[in-house]
Amino acid sequence: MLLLYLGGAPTLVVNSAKIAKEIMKTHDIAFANRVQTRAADALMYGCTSLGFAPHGEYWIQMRRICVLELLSIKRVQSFHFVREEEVATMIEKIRNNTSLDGGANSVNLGDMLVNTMTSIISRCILGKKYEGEENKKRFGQFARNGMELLIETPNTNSYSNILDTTTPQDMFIGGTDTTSTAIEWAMTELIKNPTKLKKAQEEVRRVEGEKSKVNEDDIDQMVYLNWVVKEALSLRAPIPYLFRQESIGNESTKLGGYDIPPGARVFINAWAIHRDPKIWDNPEDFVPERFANNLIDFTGQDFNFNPFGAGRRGCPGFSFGVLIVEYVLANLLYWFDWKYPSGPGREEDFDMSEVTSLVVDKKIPLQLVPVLHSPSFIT
Ligand code: HEM
Repeated sequence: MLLLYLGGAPTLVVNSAKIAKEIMKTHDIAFANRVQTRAADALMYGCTSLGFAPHGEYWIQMRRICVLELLSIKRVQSFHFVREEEVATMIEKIRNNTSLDGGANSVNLGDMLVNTMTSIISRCILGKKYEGEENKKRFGQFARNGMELLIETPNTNSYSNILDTTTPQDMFIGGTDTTSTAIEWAMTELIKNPTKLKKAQEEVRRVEGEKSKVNEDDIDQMVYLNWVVKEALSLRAPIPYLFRQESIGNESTKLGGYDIPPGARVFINAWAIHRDPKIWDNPEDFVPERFANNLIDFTGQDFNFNPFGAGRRGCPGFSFGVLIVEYVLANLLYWFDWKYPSGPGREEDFDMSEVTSLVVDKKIPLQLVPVLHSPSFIT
């Protein structure tokens, strides 16, 4: 734990799971505010959005409505036809790039995922589909730009473009970039680790047999795939820093035995916690099997694993997010084998550079060649 003064603002950087637990569980209410930057103020209409509103009655009501109307397990399940249709469209587009003799063009999986997530999230959250590649691209780009701007030093003019062209709504931003990035990183790690890729693929194909489509209800049986998703969200957490702010009052809060000044900004460094060698063996390696013998899930009860945060400010869309990520991955693994455009070993294929943003995207979009798995899979 490190207390810095950035300008006059006390800023706490937390690298420890124990202190993260104190913040998100023991003192959850005291740290239930978001850091209110001018960027968030400009992009989120005076921080009136769910993700940036200060903790209080307004935020409680808004969160209740979002959870009940959009993100409850029942609601998420009711959108299954949207996921099925949009993922089928994506698979069809990829399939059009393949031929049975293995000849194929490479596909920009990064862009395809952003487009697919844009369609799914906009249909579920906004109730409307944005037709046409240009519109989808514009919306996907909007989500990514929004994430980049949210962590920038403010210059209000730079937001005018984004605000002029469309209306921010953080449910859309929150759902689009996080899910597409999570899938892209998971695929990247699998391609880099062919034995893990094979294991995941064998499982999906065994569970599905020779069905004409991947059935969402079968995902529960894909245990290894679930570990893959956990490992990808741990090693490549789309939101690696959780931003909180302590309530501004007279009282300081004690963390780890230290007095934290009122109003301190808090950055919980999930990236560091997920790579802490005191918690995880070989933390830099992609090892889905590490989730085999523990009960860690996505609900934010284990503070060693924070991809969705925890407590009252934890991600309300986690079950929606996990379902989309698992379902899209299962489809990509079921229908195709994947290879690099010019065989293994090109330096840029292994480029793991990240974009500095609230959501850490892959800098060079994942470009792969799909090979249709088997003629018997053609419907
Ligand atoms: C893989 C997918 C996703 C990841 C990794 C993710 C991650 C996160 C994280 C780390 C937070 C901050 C939590 C905290 O401060 O404790 C968050 C907040 C949030 N997420 Fe997600 N998220 C994902 C998907 C979604 C989806 C699908 C939606 C909605 C459709 C969504 C909506 C939100 C909202 C509205 C907040 C702000 C909640 C608040 O401040 O009360 N997220 N997410």
